[in-house]
Amino acid sequence: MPQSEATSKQAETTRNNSKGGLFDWLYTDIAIDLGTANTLIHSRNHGIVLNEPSIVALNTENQAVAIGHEARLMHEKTHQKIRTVRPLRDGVIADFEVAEHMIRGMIKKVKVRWYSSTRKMVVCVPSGITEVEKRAVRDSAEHAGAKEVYLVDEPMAAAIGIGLDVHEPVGNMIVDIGGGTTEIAVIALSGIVYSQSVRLGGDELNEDIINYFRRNHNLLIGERTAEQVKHILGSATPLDEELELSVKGRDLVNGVPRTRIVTSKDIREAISESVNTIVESVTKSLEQTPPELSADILDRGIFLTGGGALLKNLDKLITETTDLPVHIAEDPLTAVVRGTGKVLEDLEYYRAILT
Ligand SMILES: Nc1ncnc2c1ncn2[C@@H]1O[C@H](COP(=O)(O)OP(=O)(O)OP(=O)(O)O)[C@@H](O)[C@H]1O
Repeated sequence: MPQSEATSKQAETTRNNSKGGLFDWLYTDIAIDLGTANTLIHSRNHGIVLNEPSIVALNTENQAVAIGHEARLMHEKTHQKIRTVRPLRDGVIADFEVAEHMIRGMIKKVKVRWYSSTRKMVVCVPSGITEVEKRAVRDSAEHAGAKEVYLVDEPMAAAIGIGLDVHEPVGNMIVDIGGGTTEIAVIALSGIVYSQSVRLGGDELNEDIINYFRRNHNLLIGERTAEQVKHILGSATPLDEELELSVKGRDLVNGVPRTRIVTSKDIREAISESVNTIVESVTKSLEQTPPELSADILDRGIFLTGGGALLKNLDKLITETTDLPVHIAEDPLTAVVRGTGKVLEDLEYYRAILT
């Protein structure tokens, strides 16, 4: 057998060994996209097994009474004995204790057998976070029961998730727009050549919408309503057919419930400053990209992932501004966890990209 073939066979064996073992049934190996807005879990050999909002409802003794979807239903509707908390802010853990409750609770939901324990956990983190913030993620994962914790940069996970070969000597630009952060990265040869993490994402657009109603309609609306308005009316450039929606909230003058009609044009104006900041960050990143990689990006275009990629016409606005083709990933909300899951399934193959 030629030596190169023998080496590749050996590599394949190592990879297969890292994929499974005799006592695997005792363990649940998982990959987590611990996001500001949503947490997703991929379980080894089972794919995505959980996709829930990153929210926890706590009682007065700080015990978790609901996690994820159930807690989201309670959000902004609680009484004195229950409070809802979003433990992540701007892509990083802001409330360590609650984050731990959340991770534990979510792992419990996806456990196949009551006696199985978590062995390996791959967690993705924003590329711009500090060592202290990374430590917090690692500690939370360990306290939640993981024996081995591996971290992956979010844009790298997104690139793997959408099927790009991150090992090849070709530049790819990923723009991952989440709830709390926008991650822009140029990836080549298993590494991040350039990255920028802007602490601005979909949550900021919701804030813009809440402020718009307060200022222009004297109407107080909640986070969930703002999110709904963004999904239905939000856009980055004019729509072929502009839309309108009646929105319910509380009148700030006399305190009674009221309905107001708003259009997609109103909402576009309300979120334009934040949307432009995201687009400016993309152009700034292009300016910082080494020329040979710029040439690759010109050929291949920019890849958009994360829930923010679903904002209507955002791809169009980025194309108009940069003159580059822009591709929205298939199912952008799951791209990061799909990539993190691929890393978990083949840790040897992806060892070079672990942070
Ligand atoms: N159709 C849509 N239009 C506009 N925004 C959307 C749409 N669907 C989801 N979003 C936004 O996507 C964001 C959530 O995306 P995602 O789940 O990728 O973020 P995350 O991973 O939780 O956040 P981060 O990466 O910042 O930690 C939310 O702000 C949500 O409002």
